[in-house]
Amino acid sequence: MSYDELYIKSAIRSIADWPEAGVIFRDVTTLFKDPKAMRMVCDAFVQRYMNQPITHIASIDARGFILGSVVAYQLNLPLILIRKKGKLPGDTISQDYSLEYGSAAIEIQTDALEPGAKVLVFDDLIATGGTVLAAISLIRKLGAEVHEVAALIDLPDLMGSQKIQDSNVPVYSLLAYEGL
Ligand SMILES: O=P(O)(O)OC[C@H]1O[C@H](OP(=O)(O)OP(=O)(O)O)[C@H](O)[C@@H]1O
Ligand SMILES: Nc1ncnc2[nH]cnc12
Repeated sequence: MSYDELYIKSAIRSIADWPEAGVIFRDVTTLFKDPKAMRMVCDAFVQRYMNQPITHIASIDARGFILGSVVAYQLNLPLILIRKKGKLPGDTISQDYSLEYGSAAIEIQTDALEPGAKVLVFDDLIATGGTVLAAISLIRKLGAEVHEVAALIDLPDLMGSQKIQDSNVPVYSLLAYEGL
């Protein structure tokens, strides 16, 4: 099934100089408020992944949770949460990273995945790729394999999707914004 790229883009608001000067923030809250756009996006991902050998969906805190959970539900797959530091109870491993506007650390529970799991990583947006690369590192440390990274938006000029592909992980995004 195809999706209407222009319609989806029209549902995403762009805000200049937020959260800091020079960043054009791609605000998906307006997409989440638009059921037609949200359905188009989720259906496109479900269509792509319905017959692929994926065992788990790993979604990234916080915007990645929203799309990842819908797709996991539709595909009847287990949902794994990769969270900002200090939010997950029990045994965790942690990875520091930097992103387009700062630095942070994310964590995964050590019992979230078994060796051999084939994981689809889900986030809303790839900019520098720092966040997704940190998630890939955590998943690999647990002995699992990253099947692909899925994102609604890619900002290719920031080279994140290229860096992810250079680490031998395919990337699939529905939209790209040229420039920042
Ligand atoms: O490719 P990068 O340069 O790493 O940037 C992309 C990340 O930045 C945003 O998350 P943010 O940390 O702002 O968190 P949020 O989802 O909680 O808003 C976005 O949701 C991605 O996870
Ligand atoms: N330009 C941007 N818009 C929204 N989320 C982002 N995360 C990193 N860069 C971003």
